[in-house]
Amino acid sequence: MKIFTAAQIHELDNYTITHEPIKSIDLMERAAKTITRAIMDEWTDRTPMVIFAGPGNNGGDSLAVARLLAEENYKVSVYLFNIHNKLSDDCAANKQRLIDSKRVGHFTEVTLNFDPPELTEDMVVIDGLFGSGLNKPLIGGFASLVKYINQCPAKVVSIDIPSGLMCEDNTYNIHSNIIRADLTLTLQQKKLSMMMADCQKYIGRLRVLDIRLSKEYIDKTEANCRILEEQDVIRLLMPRDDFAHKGAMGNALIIAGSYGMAGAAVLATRACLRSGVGKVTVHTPRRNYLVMQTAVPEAVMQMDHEETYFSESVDSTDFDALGIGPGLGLVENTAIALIGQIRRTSCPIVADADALNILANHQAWMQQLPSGIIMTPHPKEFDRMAGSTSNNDYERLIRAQQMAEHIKGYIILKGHHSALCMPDGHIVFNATGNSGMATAGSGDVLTGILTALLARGYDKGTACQLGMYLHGLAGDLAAKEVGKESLVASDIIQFLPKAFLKLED
Ligand SMILES: NC(=O)C1=CN([C@@H]2O[C@H](COP(=O)(O)OP(=O)(O)OC[C@H]3O[C@@H](n4cnc5c(N)ncnc54)[C@H](OP(=O)(O)O)[C@@H]3O)[C@@H](O)[C@H]2O)[C@H](O)CC1
Ligand SMILES: [K+]
Repeated sequence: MKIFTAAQIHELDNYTITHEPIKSIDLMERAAKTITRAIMDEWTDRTPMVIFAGPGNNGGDSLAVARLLAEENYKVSVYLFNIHNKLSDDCAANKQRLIDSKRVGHFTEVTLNFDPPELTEDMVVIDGLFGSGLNKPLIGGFASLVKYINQCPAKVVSIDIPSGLMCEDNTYNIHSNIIRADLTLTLQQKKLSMMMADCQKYIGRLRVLDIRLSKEYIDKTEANCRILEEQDVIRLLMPRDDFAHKGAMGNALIIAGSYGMAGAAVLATRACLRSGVGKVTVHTPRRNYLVMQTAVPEAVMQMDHEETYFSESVDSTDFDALGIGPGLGLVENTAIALIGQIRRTSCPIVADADALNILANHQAWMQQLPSGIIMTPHPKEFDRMAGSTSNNDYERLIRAQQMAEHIKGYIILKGHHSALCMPDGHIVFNATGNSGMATAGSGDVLTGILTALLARGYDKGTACQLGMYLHGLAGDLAAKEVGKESLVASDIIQFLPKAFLKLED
């Protein structure tokens, strides 16, 4: 699913009107019918509905919804805010239709003072104040109204987007003046702010409603951001050759683990083995020998000269991909070995965890990374790499996008919806995964998966998309079995076969 900007959404709206063709008031009616059905799916006509409508088309949508609900015998009260005596054409038309229908129990047009109605637990508030046309933070009377709605015990449904929330950048927004919805019914496509973890508190549960906007426009219009869906991922899968032998299925090298962190190496290596690769070699400090040999008998052991840490770069010419970083530790010898390793490696590299922390500690090295490197930071690791803390998730995402362009690499910013920032500036959000995966070792598993896919011969962009999707999917399948609370990183590995099977089916 493409994510369009507010400006593109506006264009899509106009394109649909001229090319379908459909009158804009009829398009609004179509949207309103879809929204009304979604509301009726959730609440019966015994639930009183209180509608707050703004002066634009978001308000127009909500006035039409009010009329349609009233026609379905819902008890409806409507407050239309027209403080500048200026309604959009379709909002004005829907105001008239609502009055003419005579079905709505209570209708107030607020032009000056507003005495708010009591909002009780049994009611549903429909927030149609502002949608994608919001162009500045809410202040004054609208801010007071938002605060009033936010503190009321009624359930809140936002049409298209919670009023006060911007579609993209909320850095300079006033966060107390944004509706906190229980349910958001967004039209046609998710907006970028809906992908940000720190905006989830405004959005509540999210449903995307298809209002049949122009497919032609959607298909032909380039979007900078998109959400990875199952059908995209299925298209990316390479079939396995029936005559495959291990030599042709990729040779992966994992450099991971320090004394006390052998587990990270175990997880990355086991995940790598479970992701279709022919052969995995793990390079790890001597003292990990027994642990590794016992935990992952399928892997080839390559022992470092040192007992407890990675000390010297190794020849990687025979390998098809390198995964480096999980549990590596931060001692200075390891840092020097890491940079040597990155320099002498010509196959694709996945750098994670301590590899990223080391790079963050040596900012000059950040400028010398080979193009095409894949880095998989969580937000804190990314902030360290970027050299400063981001104020919010949007700002962090834009920095990651800029960094990926600058270093010509791939950055998977891990989180609620992991975001893959590509060297060409595009961003791909992952839709799989769950909060149970916020657990130690989960990242090591992703490193293993990515290394395997790269060794198998997937190009970097494909490996990143497929890898993050599979990782999240395995986590979702595991959560169904063991629950989010009890999920551990090994469960993700255990469910990787089922994740592959689900995509292959
Ligand atoms: N393409 C679709 O998906 C469809 C969307 N529909 C609905 O339309 C809205 C977008 O409608 P639009 O009229 O463009 O915008 P809004 O209703 O969100 O708001 C515009 C009015 O709000 C004023 N405004 C903006 N910011 C503020 C603010 N901070 N404080 C007060 N007033 C504000 C703005 O006034 P200006 O003077 O600044 O222009 C406008 O009066 C979308 O969200 C959907 O709900 C269609 O119905 C179907 C297709
Ligand atoms: K809204």
